[in-house]
Amino acid sequence: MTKEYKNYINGKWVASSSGEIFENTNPANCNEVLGRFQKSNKKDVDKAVAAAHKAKKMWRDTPAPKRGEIMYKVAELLVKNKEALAQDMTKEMGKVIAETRGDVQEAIDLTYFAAGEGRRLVGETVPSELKNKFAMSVRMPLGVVACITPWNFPIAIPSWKLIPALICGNTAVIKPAEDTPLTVVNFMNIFEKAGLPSGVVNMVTGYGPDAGAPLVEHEKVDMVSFTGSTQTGAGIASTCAQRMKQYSLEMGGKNAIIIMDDANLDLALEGVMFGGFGTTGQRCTACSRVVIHKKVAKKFTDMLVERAKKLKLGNGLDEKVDMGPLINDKAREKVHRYVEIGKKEGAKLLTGGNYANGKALKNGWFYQPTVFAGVETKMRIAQEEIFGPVVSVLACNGFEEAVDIVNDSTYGLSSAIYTQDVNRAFKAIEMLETGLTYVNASTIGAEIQLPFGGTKGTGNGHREVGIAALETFSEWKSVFIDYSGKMQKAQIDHD
Ligand SMILES: NC(=O)C1=CN([C@@H]2O[C@H](COP(=O)(O)OP(=O)(O)OC[C@H]3O[C@@H](n4cnc5c(N)ncnc54)[C@H](OP(=O)(O)O)[C@@H]3O)[C@@H](O)[C@H]2O)C=CC1
Ligand SMILES: O=C(O)CCC(=O)C(=O)O
Repeated sequence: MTKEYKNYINGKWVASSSGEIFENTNPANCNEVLGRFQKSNKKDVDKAVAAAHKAKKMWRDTPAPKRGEIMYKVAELLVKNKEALAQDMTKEMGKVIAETRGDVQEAIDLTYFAAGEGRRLVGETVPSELKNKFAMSVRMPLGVVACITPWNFPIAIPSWKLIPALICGNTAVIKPAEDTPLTVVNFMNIFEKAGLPSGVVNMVTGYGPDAGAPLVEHEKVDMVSFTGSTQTGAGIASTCAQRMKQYSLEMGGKNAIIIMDDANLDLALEGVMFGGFGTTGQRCTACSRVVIHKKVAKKFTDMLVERAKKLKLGNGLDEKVDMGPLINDKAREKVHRYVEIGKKEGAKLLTGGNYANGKALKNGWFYQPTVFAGVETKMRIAQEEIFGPVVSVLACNGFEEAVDIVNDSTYGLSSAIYTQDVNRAFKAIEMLETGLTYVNASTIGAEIQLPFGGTKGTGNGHREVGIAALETFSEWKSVFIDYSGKMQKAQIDHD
């Protein structure tokens, strides 16, 4: 009998009032059911938000270093359970075990990093313009934070939201993606074992419109932190704007690697393979465009096609597998639709371009690693996010043109340049309109001690992780303390 998992509300595991469940299957073998989860609705959301609201004062009054101590325990439990968490994640999400270990490691790194902020949460002290008066700023929590998360980083992204939010003194309700609830259930178990007080973190599983939308709309939710598609993010932005809630959005990308004619092509090839086919191309930072100097375009494209053909597809639990399946059938259909669009637009399909149906793959959502050449910047495959293992090669005449091609996008998440010319590398850092830029490294693989997020249609200006996350999950209070014992008037007594 497949195990049933409950919602986590006010420190208790409870069934949804809908009485309905949904199943979670392994994308490498869709006959394998991993668990049965609560199909939550507005009533469950109301209970979860009520619990978070009730815990707000207690948690805000808990000294931040103490909040940090609990987060250190969370980090230790993540370390202790790393392998089990990674195995469950590969089963429910499909990416290869080395990458799911990396996903857990990112949560560990972030949790240690943010736990330390419990002893800092640095504000400013500045001189007052008046005598015997003290002026400073302090960070205040926002209140109840709603976290809506995607399936591609099932624990890293929830940790990026929950841990900084909690360190800042907020309480939270998370609605994980319907494709990866098990990993977030596992995360809740860790919070419980770490001794986080009841109500500080709550989880409702279920579908976006049934559970996500009422959470975003809830009047007692003060801030929404969302990662996912641009379409869903735009809807959340408009709901929050109408209700005067704060919100942070991390959405899509159409990331590119520039390869100049002086680049180390072997190194660049590793970068494109990792960025284009790592996580089966399902990272918002995935490299889906290669913008390459025409002098080396043919040579590099041949190298890329040869390597792409050699990738071993399969169940990500097998350490020898290079690339797992796509997340679900809809995702595979979407990727294939884009391949057909690319062909119709006149791009040259060099390898892949179809479902991967070998014997060991027939029950999973596998897609062949795909490379297009002759791609032009106006083509839809060069503009729209495919979120699959499809790399488009665009040839250019030089550096300036390469930068223009990369910037010709409504998104602005990640970019990279391979070159031996340090001056050109610095110029690229300046000119590329993305939140992240890599030099002689791929578009993926961000580190949590620096801000993560994008420009243009990728986000709304907020950043996750690093110290920047504190800006997202707190607000400033400016404090003036007058110890002169007399009435002093700022501005007026200035002279
Ligand atoms: N910039 C970044 O940092 C990142 C961006 N992404 C982007 O995420 C996308 C892939 O993730 P995907 O999960 O498909 O994105 P979706 O936008 O479909 O889903 C994201 C989350 O939103 C929920 N949701 C769906 N509809 C609503 C709604 N009406 N109200 C509230 N919540 C809702 C989903 O629930 P349900 O699962 O039930 O649909 C899920 O939990 C890609 O476009 C990718 O680029 C991914 C990772 C990082
Ligand atoms: O590649 C990275 O560094 C992080 C990627 C990420 O968060 C994502 O793609 O969703």
